[in-house]
Parts: sequence; C-alpha cells; structure tokens
Amino acid sequence: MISVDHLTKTFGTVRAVDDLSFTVRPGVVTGFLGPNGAGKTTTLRMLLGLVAPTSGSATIDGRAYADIAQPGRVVGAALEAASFHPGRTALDHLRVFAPQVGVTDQRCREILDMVGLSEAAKRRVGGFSLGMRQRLALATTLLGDPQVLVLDEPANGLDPGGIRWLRELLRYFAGQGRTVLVSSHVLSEVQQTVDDVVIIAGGRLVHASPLADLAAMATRHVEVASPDESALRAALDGRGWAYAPSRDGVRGFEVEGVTAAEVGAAAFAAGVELHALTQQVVELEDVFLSLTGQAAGGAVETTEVAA
Ligand SMILES: Nc1ncnc2c1ncn2[C@@H]1O[C@H](COP(=O)(O)OP(=O)(O)OP(=O)(O)O)[C@@H](O)[C@H]1O
Repeated sequence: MISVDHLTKTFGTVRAVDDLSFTVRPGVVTGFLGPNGAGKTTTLRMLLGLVAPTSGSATIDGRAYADIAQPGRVVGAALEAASFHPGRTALDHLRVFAPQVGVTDQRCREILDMVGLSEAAKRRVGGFSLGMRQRLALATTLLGDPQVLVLDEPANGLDPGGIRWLRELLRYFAGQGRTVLVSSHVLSEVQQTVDDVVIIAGGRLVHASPLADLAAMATRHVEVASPDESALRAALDGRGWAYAPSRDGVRGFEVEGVTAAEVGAAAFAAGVELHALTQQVVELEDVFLSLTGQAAGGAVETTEVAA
C-alpha cells in the first residue's frame, strides 16, 4: 500500500505539492490525475526518494523508499520518458539493470517478450520510436518482479493499440494483487484502465474515490418546455420521472436520467405540444475538468433534438 501523508514540497516560492494526503490500495489500478503542473511528478519523485519533502511523508508499506532493503524488488518505477543510452540495444539496456535487482539474462529476455520488444532486443535504442521507448521503460520497471508499480504518464506516445495493450497489462498486474499507480493529465486516456482515481490540482487533493463514484457525478438530463405546463407535468408524472423547474430561465423542466427521445415520446403519446426538448450531457471528462479548475466555456455538451 502506498500512503501519502500531509506531503508538502516547496521550490522557492512555488508550492508544488501542498499538504497532500491519499492512499493507494493493492489489487486495483489507481489513476493519479491532474493538469500540467499539478504536482504529480513531484509527488512521485518524493515517493521514490528522489526529492526530499519539505514536510509530510510518502511511504510504501509503511517505509520510506530509502529504507527499503531491495527497492528494485519491491517497487518498479518509470518517471517521465526515461533516458536511454542511444547506442545500447534494448537487451543490453536491461542487462545494465539486471545486477541491481539480482535477475538473470533469461529474465531480461522474458521481460522484453512480455512488453512486445523481443524482435527488437538486438536493436539500438537510438532508433526506437517513442512508443518503443515507453515499452522499454516499462520492461525496466518490471525486471525485479515488483509488488508496486509507479508509472508516470505511461500512455504517452503509445498508439491506440499500445494503449489497449498497456491497459491489459496493468489490469493483469492489479489482478495479481499488486499495487499499480499510473499518472496522467487526461482522464479519458486512463478511464478504461483505472478502478480508483486520485485527482490533484495546484498541489492539493481535489478528489479521491473509486472511478464509479466520479462517474456518478456526471449527469444526464433533458430540458423540456411546453405552453401547457400542467399537461406536461401530467405526462412526466405518468412515467414516474423525477423532474424540477428548469434552471436555465426557460419555462419548463429538467428531467433526470432520461433521453430526449423518451421525453419526446411521452409528450407525443399524451398529446402535449412541446416548444423545447434538449438533451444535456455532462461527461466524465467535464467533471474532471471542473474539479481541476480547467472547465472552459464548453463544459456542457448540448445536443439539440428537434421537437
Ligand atoms: N525542480 C524544480 N524546481 C522548481 N520548480 C519545480 C521543480 N519541479 C517542479 N517544479 C514546479 O512544481 C510544479 C509542479 O510540477 P510537476 O512537474 O510536479 O507537475 P506535474 O503534475 O507532474 O505536471 P505535468 O503533467 O506537466 O508533468 C510546477 O509549477 C513546476 O514548475
């Protein structure tokens, strides 16, 4: 289990991480999300003992990274695009790390196979695409068969097939009871991969929950208006739908959890004349953007439906 407790880091006058607390449980994939500059990398660097916190702590199974006897066997971490020696082959790159984690040449080959690079094992890394580098960085983190995986923006540079492959691999590891923490600045990139989300902005925690709870914050409702308000009410009541007076200043109602087609059909069946019928959708990504203060004018996606 990863535990971040009142963690703070200041660089001069910049508070990169500000009194941040959250936990990451094993057996699931957790997305560590926030816009550029939110403090994700700084948090992960403190977790991995690369930067000293100004105050607070970040621990793995109750211990600071520096206090873990064989960290390469416990935590596999890939921060940002790792720098590789361009003249080295993929296999030689892993061989450099093998003694540190105490694994054999055979293990290096197995891991290259697992990340889909076995055919490129003897090729120089200098000629690798960004996606291939990401796979090699992941291979490096997996070398010591760690129980905890910490990956900074691992989907960066992967094509859709690569993202799907990464998703399956991470889910497989979580399924084995490992702890998997994956950072990203776009929710949609990891939406199908993560079970839990930890969202930060400006160095502070803004939301932590299972993804399903975040999804429940996304809403779907229909705006409907009729010159005959009581007839419309009767039609809506007839279907047992929950509705409230419209907040948009339009004379009409907001009906929760239904589609415009359903409301239109109900009105038509009841012979009620409609002057407005609009589907309003707040997507999960919009919930994320508004939580992190990135919501722009177009936060609410509106689909006009002819009435
Ligand atoms: N070594 C440093 N010296 C000074 N400021 C820093 C340093 N490292 C990070 N910062 C600042 O701390 C803040 C958080 O940066 P950080 O890289 O942790 O964000 P991030 O969430 O990882 O962003 P991104 O998605 O862009 O990688 C930023 O304002 C950044 O400029």
